[in-house]
Amino acid sequence: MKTTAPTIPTPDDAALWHDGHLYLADQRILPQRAEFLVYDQAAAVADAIRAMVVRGAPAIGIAAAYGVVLAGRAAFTAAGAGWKTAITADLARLAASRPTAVNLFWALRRMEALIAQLADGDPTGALLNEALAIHQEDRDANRRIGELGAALITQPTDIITHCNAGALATGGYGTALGVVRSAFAAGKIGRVFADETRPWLQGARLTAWELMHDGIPVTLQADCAAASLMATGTVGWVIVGSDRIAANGDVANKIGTYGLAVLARHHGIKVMVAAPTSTVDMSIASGAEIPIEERDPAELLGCGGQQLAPVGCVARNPVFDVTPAALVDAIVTERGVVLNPTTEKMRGLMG
Ligand SMILES: CSC[C@@H](O)[C@@H](O)C(=O)COP(=O)(O)O
Repeated sequence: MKTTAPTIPTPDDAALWHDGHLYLADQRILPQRAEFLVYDQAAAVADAIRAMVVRGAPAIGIAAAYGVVLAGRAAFTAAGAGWKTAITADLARLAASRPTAVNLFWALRRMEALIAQLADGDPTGALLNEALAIHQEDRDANRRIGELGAALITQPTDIITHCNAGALATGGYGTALGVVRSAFAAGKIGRVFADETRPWLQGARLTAWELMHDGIPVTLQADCAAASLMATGTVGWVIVGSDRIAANGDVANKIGTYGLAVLARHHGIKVMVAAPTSTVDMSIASGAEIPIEERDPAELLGCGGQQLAPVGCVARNPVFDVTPAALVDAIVTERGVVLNPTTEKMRGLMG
């Protein structure tokens, strides 16, 4: 459903709760148009996550948490004291929306833990308080990640980022772009090179928009231009977010991150992964266990609704890859920094 939004979305408004409804900035049409879509049903929120109206691991989790609020309200309206049974189909729909970002399942588990504690009365208020807390905690985590990540950058440098790990992808401020924002404020960033991030173009459309909004110098480049830029020697760090970090420090992130990390190692450039601890999945030993989403090949075969490849061309469209921990110099979370990650160090971080 499309509606008049409470305000025009800014980068910090990927998701917001207003007047009993969930508003999502439609990331499929940014930056050409900044519009909210409004949601009052959990099934529609699940569809929005799948269709990438909202995307980015923490933002997906936050949207799902608000989706549970909508589900609880509808279940209580329909079934009264039987709402805990009535809500289960919506919980399953939300969980099935996208497979890779563990923040989705983390947020749903947190909402389900609350549901288990609630009595039979109207759950809407309690569920909303929990969703708002998840949202606010993510904003706070990103500020801390920004400070800790910026402190790792010892001298002014250019950086490369991939995909969009900014305010739009989170509760606000961003993870990788949170580090960029904090480091830029401290005078440590010369220029941000944003990979366009084929095929969905998160870098071209979203990262460029966010950084230009903040007045941070950004240059867009084709994904395949990263190697030649690295060879010039001006880039000190690759800074990215993550969708899931395994117990050994292997990192799933947007397709192309692995290649960037290989290139960075060749050129003596450091790789920083900025992510909240809600992205860490200690239940899996390594990145080999991370489910990698494959999306519709149509995303690759054309652009902007126009077919580019020959009709009938076969294409593969895995949208994430796994960077081995050995290629990661630092994982930056709100709880602290893990340098050269190993299982032991990740256990030390997560407790
Ligand atoms: C802070 S967001 C980190 C990741 O979720 C981000 O880098 C990414 O890969 C997003 O993928 P997307 O497919 O756009 O949801």
